[in-house]
Amino acid sequence: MLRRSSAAPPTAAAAYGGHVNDTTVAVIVVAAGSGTRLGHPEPKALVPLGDDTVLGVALDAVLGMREAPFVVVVAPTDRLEDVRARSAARAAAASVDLVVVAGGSTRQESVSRGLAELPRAIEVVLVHDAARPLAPAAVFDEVAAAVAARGRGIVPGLPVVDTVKRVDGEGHVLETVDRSELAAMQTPQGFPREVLESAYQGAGADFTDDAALVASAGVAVDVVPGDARAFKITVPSDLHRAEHLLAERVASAAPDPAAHRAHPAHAAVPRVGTGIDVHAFADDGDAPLWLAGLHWPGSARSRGTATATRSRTRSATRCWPRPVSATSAACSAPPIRGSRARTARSSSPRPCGDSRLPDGASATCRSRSSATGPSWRPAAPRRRPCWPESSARR
Ligand SMILES: Nc1ccn([C@@H]2O[C@H](COP(=O)(O)OP(=O)(O)OP(=O)(O)O)[C@@H](O)[C@H]2O)c(=O)n1
Ligand SMILES: C[C@](O)(CO)[C@H](O)COP(=O)(O)O
Repeated sequence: MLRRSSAAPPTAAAAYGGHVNDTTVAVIVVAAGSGTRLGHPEPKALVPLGDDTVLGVALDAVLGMREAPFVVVVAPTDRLEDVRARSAARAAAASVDLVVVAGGSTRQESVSRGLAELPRAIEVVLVHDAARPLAPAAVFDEVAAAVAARGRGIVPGLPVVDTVKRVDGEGHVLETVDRSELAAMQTPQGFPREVLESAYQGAGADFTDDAALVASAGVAVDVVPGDARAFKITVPSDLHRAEHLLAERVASAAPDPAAHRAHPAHAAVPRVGTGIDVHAFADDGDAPLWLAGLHWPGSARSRGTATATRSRTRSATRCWPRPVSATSAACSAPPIRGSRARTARSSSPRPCGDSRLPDGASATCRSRSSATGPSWRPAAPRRRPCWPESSARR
């Protein structure tokens, strides 16, 4: 990685109260587009995504880079203060210098405005679409490292998987294109700073990506493997896909008790617990005993019908969450050792919906045993899963 050797001069960053970190890498996040094809009332970057916005999720990846970069967010002109307010705390928490500037009427113009904000010390510039919020931080790291190592433009790309045809304005197929030489371009696209700046200064046309603009200046650009998650949110189905992937990512992330309290719907954490269901014995000693859905030969029936006992056991047995580990748990059947001696132990069960479960979640034990299953040996309690209701509903 290229490193800066002297202190950075004052730049626009200072205008936002920031300080320039000892970094030579900048990421320009272009977020000033309106998202016409998405058709949402908000500009695309400010459209909600998960508990955040499209831009917020994109920034999380940038702020997750191995080396903290200098960040320029290019925002819709009429939402500058909003974007500044949303980004400031996030950047401060990551100890990253971040500035927000107004975009232009084309993507190219927006990138150009972002370039104007770079501190002198920056040597490698990555340009990223906010509209690709799920591009992993690792892609940013790889692109930045490749630019520094090769000293040329680096673009992440994916092979084209469909057959591609050239079609005329009337819908007539003209030819099938050899896709072995085609790749779909993503962002972040990275360049040595002087290459990108001089290409932008000399740009004679409008290009859809920075690689095309740089190539038009006669500078070579290399492709590195892209990432399917770096797809661009363009139309509504892309947004649904992003929502789905983000929810999966949140659900599979390492459990964080604080996060689970904040987002109980995502708290798919099995719990360990012990359930106790206490019944008095019936007076008619000849009736068979069914308890916990199991037949107890030689024991007298408990008060209430067998069905009632089974259904209570299945649907209402409370369990004690005993979180031996945050990720695995089961609810064991009650060790009613004294039941055969007709002494039912009493206890004060603590329901699962206590402070150790996510807010709003309570738990029930669901028996996987059948009512006609083998007699249960009290000495070897069966283990049954115990699910927080919020996750069982998902
Ligand atoms: N004047 C513009 C146009 C686009 N972009 C940004 O460039 C990226 C790629 O653009 P695209 O997905 O095409 O976004 P929009 O122009 O917003 O979409 P549309 O063409 O559907 O209006 C987006 O992150 C977008 O915010 C920008 O900063 N300034
Ligand atoms: C830069 C880009 O994301 C690369 O694929 C793309 O060219 C910009 O989006 P557009 O929708 O093609 O304008």
